[in-house]
Formats: sequence, C-alpha cells, structure tokens
Amino acid sequence: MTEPVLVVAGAVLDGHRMLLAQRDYPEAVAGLWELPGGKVESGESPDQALVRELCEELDVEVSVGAALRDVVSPTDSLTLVAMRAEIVSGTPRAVEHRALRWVDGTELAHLVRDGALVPNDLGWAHEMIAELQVRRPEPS
Ligand SMILES: Nc1nc2c([nH]c(=O)n2[C@H]2C[C@H](O)[C@@H](COP(=O)(O)OP(=O)(O)OP(=O)(O)O)O2)c(=O)[nH]1
Repeated sequence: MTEPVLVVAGAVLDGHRMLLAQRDYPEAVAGLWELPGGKVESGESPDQALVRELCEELDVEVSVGAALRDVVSPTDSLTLVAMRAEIVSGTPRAVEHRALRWVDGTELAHLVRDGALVPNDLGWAHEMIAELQVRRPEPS
C-alpha cells in the first residue's frame, strides 16, 4: 500500500491576525482561501517542509511553532497537518497564490460563514478563530 501524501500548512501569525492565501487552481477550489503550504518531500521533516514551502510560496523565512490540534485526513491518500509559524524575515507576497490577506478572528469567522475557505481547513479555522479572539488587543 502506498503511504498517504503528507501536506503541511502554516498558520502564520502576527499578533491577533493570521495569513490566508487564495488558491488559483484547481478549478474546484480556485478563489477559496487556505493556509499556505504544500507536500512534505522525501527526507524532509514537516517543519523543514513548511519552511521550504513558505519560502517558495510567500518569499519569507519563518520559524515553526506548535501544530494545530486536528490532523485532517480527507481521503486515505491525503493527510494534512497545520503548524503555527511566525515570519522572521521578509514581507509575504503571493508567488503562487492569487492573493494574500491577514485576517483577525472575526474576519476568519465571516469567511467560514460565507463558504470562502477550502473545506479541508474548516477544522483548523474553528481552532484559529478561538485563538485569534483571545489574542485580540483590548480596546483602548
Ligand atoms: N497548501 C495547502 N494545501 C491544502 C490545504 N488544505 C487542503 O486540503 N490542501 C490540499 C490541496 C492539495 O491537494 C494538497 C497540497 O497541494 P499544494 O498545491 O498546496 O501542494 P504543493 O505546492 O506541494 O504541490 P504542487 O502544486 O507542487 O503539486 O493539499 C491547505 O490549507 N493548504
């Protein structure tokens, strides 16, 4: 039996906001928002793969933190893990995506409500909405 493909995605955080990337392909998910990332290659750890993917896709260097709670297995052949990350150098730009945007917990909740997130990321979205709301600064 072939091993499932492991995909690692980054919950890139800056204070109370998280970075989302808008897919450009395939057609079924084009225009929907996801956590940037990609497939772990042979010989790589998930952390190494995430650093490489975010360099390729966003042109930034990141440090990788803790994984999100849910591991998503939409099919027998695909496993998705998401890890928190912070940018240590560079300003993200959409190298392979249609667009990028930073969202706070409320904006992320609205994207979920509107069906604008890739379906496989919904489990992570609920975890991140709660986390981003806690990180939100008190109104002054
Ligand atoms: N990157 C990423 N992929 C996701 C997410 N959710 C989700 O179901 N996927 C799926 C879509 C694809 O089947 C697979 C990863 O595709 P990808 O196109 O990002 O990966 P990649 O850069 O390594 O691949 P490729 O385009 O070079 O073939 O995981 C997510 O949040 N981020």
